[in-house]
Amino acid sequence: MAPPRPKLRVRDVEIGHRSGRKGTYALAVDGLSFDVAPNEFIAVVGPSGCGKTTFLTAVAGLIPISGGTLELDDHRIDGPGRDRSLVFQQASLFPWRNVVQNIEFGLKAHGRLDAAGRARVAELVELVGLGGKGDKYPRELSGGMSQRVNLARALATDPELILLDEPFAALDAQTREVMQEELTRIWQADGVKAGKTAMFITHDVPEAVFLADRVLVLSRGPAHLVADIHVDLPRPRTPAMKRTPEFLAMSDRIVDLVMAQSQIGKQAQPGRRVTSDDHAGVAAG
Ligand SMILES: Nc1ncnc2c1ncn2[C@@H]1O[C@H](COP(=O)(O)OP(=O)(O)OP(=O)(O)O)[C@@H](O)[C@H]1O
Repeated sequence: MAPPRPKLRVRDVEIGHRSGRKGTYALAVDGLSFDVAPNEFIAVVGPSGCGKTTFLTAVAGLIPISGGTLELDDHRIDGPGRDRSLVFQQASLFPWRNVVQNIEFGLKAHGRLDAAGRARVAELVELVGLGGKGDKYPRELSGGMSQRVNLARALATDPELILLDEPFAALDAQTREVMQEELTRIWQADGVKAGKTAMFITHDVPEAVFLADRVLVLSRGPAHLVADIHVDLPRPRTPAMKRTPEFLAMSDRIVDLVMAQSQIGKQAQPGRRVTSDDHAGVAAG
């Protein structure tokens, strides 16, 4: 049987930035290749400054790629689109809109705030655990609550691909743990059911393992793929799994890979390249 058509196809992608007064061009991503299957939850980790956000921003269509192929559902990504939603570290809610109005915003902007749209928003308010708080304003919400609104807003427009850039990084450790569990619950209740696909950037390796179906490890910048690790933990994921030997071994292994990439800078060695087919290269377990 033919493999399913990838949701996202990334082939030899190259992305650069110009900076400084002379507009010096430097590559942030160079030769990045992998596929994401429909319905997969992918986590992306790598050394600080390796190019993770640059790549996510290009998938969002906010910056162009300078080489390779970036396709969503077989269509070249050449700008932002309704088929993608972004969730950033800061919730960036409209302070003058309440919870419901913030979640409605995307639907309203797309002219889709009809009875079905309102019902969907009401469903999401409950799903993200904000039942009874729909009329609260952002100033009345904690950081965790604000990120719940942000997640609901990203889900409301039913995008094909949800892009999350360290959405829990600004939260305290305890709230972060709660939000990781909440995201798996929300994902299982909503994202998986609706066949959505997610790409989640994080510095926190246990967070990546807990949430994802696959963890991609990027090299130090300019980023390419060094490992593509299948997370063979059953769903639903539970906090108790974080204490299992399998979970700890996989987290340690990924931390070692990221650390090795961080060290490479100091030793001036290139990272080993793998292709998206090299799943077995660093298989789980
Ligand atoms: N707008 C920009 N203009 C110029 N250079 C940029 C720009 N954005 C990022 N860079 C550079 O591109 C490289 C990759 O940055 P990027 O933010 O994508 O990395 P990252 O892996 O997300 O970092 P971190 O892990 O610290 O969040 C860095 O060298 C950074 O300085």
